[in-house]
Amino acid sequence: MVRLTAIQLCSVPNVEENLVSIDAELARLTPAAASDEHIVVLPECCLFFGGKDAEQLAVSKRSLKDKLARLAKKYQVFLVAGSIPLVTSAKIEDKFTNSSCVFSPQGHELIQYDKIHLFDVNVEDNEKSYRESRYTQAGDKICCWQAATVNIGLTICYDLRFPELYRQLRLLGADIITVPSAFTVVTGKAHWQTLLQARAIENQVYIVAAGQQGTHLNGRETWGHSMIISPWGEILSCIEQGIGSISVEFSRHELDKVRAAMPVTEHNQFESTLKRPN
Ligand SMILES: O=C(O)CNC(=O)[C@H](CS)NC(=O)CCC(=O)C(=O)O
Repeated sequence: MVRLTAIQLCSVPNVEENLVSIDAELARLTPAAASDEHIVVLPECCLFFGGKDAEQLAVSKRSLKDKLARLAKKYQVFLVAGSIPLVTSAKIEDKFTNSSCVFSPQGHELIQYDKIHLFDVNVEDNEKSYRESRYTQAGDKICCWQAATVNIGLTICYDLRFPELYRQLRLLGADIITVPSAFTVVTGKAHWQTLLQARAIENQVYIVAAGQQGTHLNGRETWGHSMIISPWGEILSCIEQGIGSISVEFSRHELDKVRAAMPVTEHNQFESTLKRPN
C-alpha cells in the first residue's frame, strides 16, 4: 500500500520551532506497516518562513538536512521536505536555492530539487511586490525520484503555473507530483485549486499539494487549502485552514484506468516539440 500525506503548516522564522511543529504532525499520523510506502509532503519554506531575507540566507548555511533526515527515519516515511534554503552549488555568497529535499525511511537523502520558476510578481495584497530572485538562485534541473513502487516528480509553488514542467515530469514517468507551496491569499483564492486540478487532469497524475496557511510573523498571509487530487481531477481530501494533515491511499489501478481510457500522452500531437528533460 502507498499512502500520500500533505501536512499544512504556519511556519515561523525559527528553525527549531518549526521542527517541533513538524514532529508533532508526523507523530499524529497513523504509522505505516513495514511493507507500506508512506510519502509525506511538507509545505514550501517549512523550516523558515516569515522572516528577513538576510536571516534566511544565514539559515541556508546551517545543517538543515540532518534534522529532516532524522525525522524521516524516526517516523519511517519518505519525507518530501517541501522546501528549505540551501547554499548554492556555486557557493554564491548572497543567494540560496529554494529546494525540495527527499529523505528515505532509512534517513538517507534521495534527491534535491531547486525551484526553477522564481516568484517575481506584483500582487494586489499588502506586500504588493515579490522578488524572489533577489535572494534565490533558480534551479535548472527537472527531478523525478522513485520510492519502492511509485515515481514522484518534484515541483515548488510558483512552478505550478508552468505546465511544461509537469508534462516533462509525466514523460519521465511520474505517477505523483508534489507541490509544496506558500501561495498568497489573493492568487490562491483566484487560481490555486484550478491550477492543481488542471495539472492533475492534463497529466493524469496524483497531485499532493501541501501549503503554508495563516498570517506569518512578517504579516504575510498564505492561502493553505492543502489538497490531494486524483489523476481524474477529483479533490480526494482538502484542509482549508489551520495546521494539520490529510492522507489518501494511492491506487495504481485508478491511475492505469484513467490513462488507458483516455491516452492523452499518446494522442498528443505536440510532444515532439517539447524540450526533453535534462
Ligand atoms: O519568499 C519566501 O520567503 C519564500 N518563497 C515564497 O513564498 C514563494 C516565493 S516569494 N512564493 C511563491 O512562489 C508564491 C506563488 C504564488 O502565490 C502564485 O503563484 O500565485
